[in-house]
Amino acid sequence: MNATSTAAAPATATATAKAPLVELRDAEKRYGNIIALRDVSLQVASGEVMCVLGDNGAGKSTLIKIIAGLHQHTAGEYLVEGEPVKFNSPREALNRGIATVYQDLAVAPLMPVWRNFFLGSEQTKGWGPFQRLDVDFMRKTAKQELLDMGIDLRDVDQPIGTLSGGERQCVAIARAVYFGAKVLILDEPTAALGVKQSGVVLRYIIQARDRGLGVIFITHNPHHAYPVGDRFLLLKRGQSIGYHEKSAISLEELTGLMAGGAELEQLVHELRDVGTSTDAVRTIRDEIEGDAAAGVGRVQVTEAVTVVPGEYAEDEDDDGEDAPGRSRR
Ligand SMILES: Nc1ncnc2c1ncn2[C@@H]1O[C@H](COP(=O)(O)OP(=O)(O)OP(=O)(O)O)[C@@H](O)[C@H]1O
Repeated sequence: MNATSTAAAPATATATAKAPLVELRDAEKRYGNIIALRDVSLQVASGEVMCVLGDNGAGKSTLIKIIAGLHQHTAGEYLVEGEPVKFNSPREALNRGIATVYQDLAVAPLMPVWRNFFLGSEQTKGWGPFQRLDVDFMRKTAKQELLDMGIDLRDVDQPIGTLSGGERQCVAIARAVYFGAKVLILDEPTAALGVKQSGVVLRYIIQARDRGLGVIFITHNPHHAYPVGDRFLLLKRGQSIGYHEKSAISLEELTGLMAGGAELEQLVHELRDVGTSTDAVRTIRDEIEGDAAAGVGRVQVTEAVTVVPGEYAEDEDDDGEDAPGRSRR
């Protein structure tokens, strides 16, 4: 597998009859003199998960901001369903069906789940002075939509702050699906979660994909990306260092690229040059490679979560959050 040989060829990656939902061609973003993103290409079609991997400062946020309409690219092309676009605001992107779920979800923690589900898009009934919130409709719809995504909340009146981080992410995903998103951008949805909660979120990514959405999944964890991704774009210092179909790369190779195999070699040489003993160098190398191979958290995408008001889940949770009313089935 040669990372660089595939890096420049995403346009031929998948021959879809229809234009991709979202496509970047050699996109560049400059902030004054700083080039945050250079010659980056990707595409995502309906029913596909495109994973964007990269460490801190790789350009992931910049990429999201361009696609989500927060910033405009300074060179290259951005196409939505084959049409070149330059969005002036996230609202314009949303109007084209591009929804972003940010890591720090904008929720009102003390408000009920159903209220958060409809936040900013509240349904009303009646006319003129008799107009009021259609609470029944919003409650029932939120419950049903969450159920359809596999989140069984007995009580959608519970404050959203009582759900776990993973469940809140899932509510945000279900909400975007309900409001007609065609493309879902997920900004490191598993970054702050433990293994089990990450598994729950990955399951919803698969569900969104199976419903025909195109998903752009931003992560720095190859062990989260690999089980759900159809394609992988690796970013480093604002540039693509690889663009791979799943069939063309193994988890180990993806992990190796993320761990920066070449950089590890460089580090080993540097340590030797400054007189570090061979044993110490070997220990350091083993530790780094061991960490990469172990991953930050291997995930089994099998878990279902039921939320029961008033109950506390046993201490199964590894994300450090107390989540009242949760039990597993
Ligand atoms: N508004 C800005 N002005 C100047 N430079 C910026 C701006 N936004 C980002 N950058 C620079 O662009 C580069 C890419 O940043 P970006 O935030 O996109 O990376 P990232 O992969 O999202 O990193 P992280 O995971 O740490 O958030 C960085 O070097 C950053 O300092």
